[in-house]
Amino acid sequence: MSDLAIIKKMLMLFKPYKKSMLIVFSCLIVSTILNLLIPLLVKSIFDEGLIKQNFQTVFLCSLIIFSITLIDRIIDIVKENLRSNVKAKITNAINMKVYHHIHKMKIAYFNKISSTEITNNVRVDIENITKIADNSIFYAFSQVLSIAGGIVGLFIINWKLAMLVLMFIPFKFFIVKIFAKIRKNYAKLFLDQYSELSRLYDEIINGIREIKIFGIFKMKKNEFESELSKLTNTEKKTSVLSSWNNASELIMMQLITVLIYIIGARMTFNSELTVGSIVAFVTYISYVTIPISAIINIGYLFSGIIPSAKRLFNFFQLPIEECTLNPKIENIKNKSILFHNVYYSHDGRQPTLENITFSILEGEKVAVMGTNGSGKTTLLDLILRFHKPDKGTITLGGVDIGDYDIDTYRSFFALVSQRFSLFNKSIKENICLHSDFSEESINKLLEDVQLPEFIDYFNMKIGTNGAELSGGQRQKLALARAISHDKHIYIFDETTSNLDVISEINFANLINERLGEKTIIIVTHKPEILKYMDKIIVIENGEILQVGTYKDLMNNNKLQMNVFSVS
Ligand SMILES: Nc1ncnc2c1ncn2[C@@H]1O[C@H](COP(=O)(O)OP(=O)(O)OP(=O)(O)O)[C@@H](O)[C@H]1O
Repeated sequence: MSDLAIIKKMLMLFKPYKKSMLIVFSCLIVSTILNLLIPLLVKSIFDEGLIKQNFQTVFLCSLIIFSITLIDRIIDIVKENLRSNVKAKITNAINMKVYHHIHKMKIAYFNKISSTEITNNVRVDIENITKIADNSIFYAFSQVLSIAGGIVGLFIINWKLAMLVLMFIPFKFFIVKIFAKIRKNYAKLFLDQYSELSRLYDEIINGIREIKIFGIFKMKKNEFESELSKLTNTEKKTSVLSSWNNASELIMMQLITVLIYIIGARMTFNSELTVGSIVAFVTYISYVTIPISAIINIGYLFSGIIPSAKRLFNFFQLPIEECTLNPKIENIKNKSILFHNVYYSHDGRQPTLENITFSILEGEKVAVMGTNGSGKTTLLDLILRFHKPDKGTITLGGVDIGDYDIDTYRSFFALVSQRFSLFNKSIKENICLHSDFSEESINKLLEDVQLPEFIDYFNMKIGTNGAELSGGQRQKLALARAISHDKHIYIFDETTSNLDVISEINFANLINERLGEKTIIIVTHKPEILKYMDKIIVIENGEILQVGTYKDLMNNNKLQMNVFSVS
């Protein structure tokens, strides 16, 4: 996307707030017009009042200047109120767009990038993009009138001096152009370095136990320090660059003022100019040069915003899940699942799953087993439409699963994944998930999953991702959540790894009792659970090795060696 296209896209963010923007600009224009009168009044104070000793003129002009200032400030408050309102609305709108996009994005993206990295990148980008609703940008655009008025004022007073002032524009333009180019590179560098630091932060926080136990604090500290110093160095360079930009502007303006005083003095001595004219001229200079600087500086300002905008707009382009809306197949009766010659590859090169064909009938209890990395979770992710087959078909009730509206399709399932999440809410809220369950049913459920210790405390908050619970308690809570919801198909991916043997047997009984009629797909190697299964699918290196009952598998010596020995 070109810089111009990005700027256009950013300006489109203002579209819903056209009316407010119009009022903001009107306020700025009125304020500019009022302020244009001040130098003329100052000129009168000097030439008509002070020099001619006319007190009435001094008093009247001073009063008008004060009134203008008063009105100007009131207009400014009204304008600021509206402008900050527009900025807040744009910020909210972008945040909500990010939220919706995250909800729709493909799960593969979240496997590649840490949550801290996503959060920080998005936060920085939104903060930068919304700078386009900052006062400085509005001010610059509204100052065209001030420039025009100022230039007219300068030419009325003296055209030769006016020409001298206007010579500053091309110099300023070229200097800013150079600085803006450098700034854009720094901004890009900053975003990359900030992203890397966020990733490292995430890694350090999540790996704090390993860092402590394996004594790698010093190495990690060095890694962190090195990334941090790269970032602070870029920040330092950016801020020095801004100082250079400001300094060049101030020096140029001061140079013009000094030249005006020197040349103006000569002209005054030759009676070509009055003292009041010089004072008014110097005031008009700021009316012209400050806004021109502000407009030219927009290029500098945008050079810091564009890299963020580019990254955020690219983020919005990241692929989303396909969500076919086909209401006709909402209430399909038979919910059997059929895989037919399914192929899938995570990286597009090496196949993760090959030639997968099997069926899971409605109400069947099916276990999926196989060595680590054989493709069990990928298979479940294909069923849940977190991935799409590269080849072959997966049907539910005879309909290709891709033909269902995605939300309707997923509403058929309950899931406890290998890396399940709990919310920092109460035990009750984690189970109900916005559904309304009676206290009695929650108590019974907690008893059933052997969490009786929480019966009187189900309003207790459990910390981020259940940090205040033990590993087994977390798993039991995730299981309780899944089985308490009335769904057609229940998927459990290695969800008993933290359970003790008694809890494991209890889980096997529980799914039989509570989910007797339901379809269950469970990844496990536990014989206590496998015994209860109608069918066991064994996967090896992405291919189906065998489909059979527990008995069949027990009679297969090769399987005994390869699969059961790993459990
Ligand atoms: N997001 C991913 N990107 C690239 N490759 C992946 C991704 N997820 C899994 N894989 C690869 O796909 C293969 C199958 O992984 P999968 O998680 O499905 O195996 P699994 O049988 O569930 O393993 P485990 O028993 O260890 O949980 C592995 O070789 C793994 O490295």
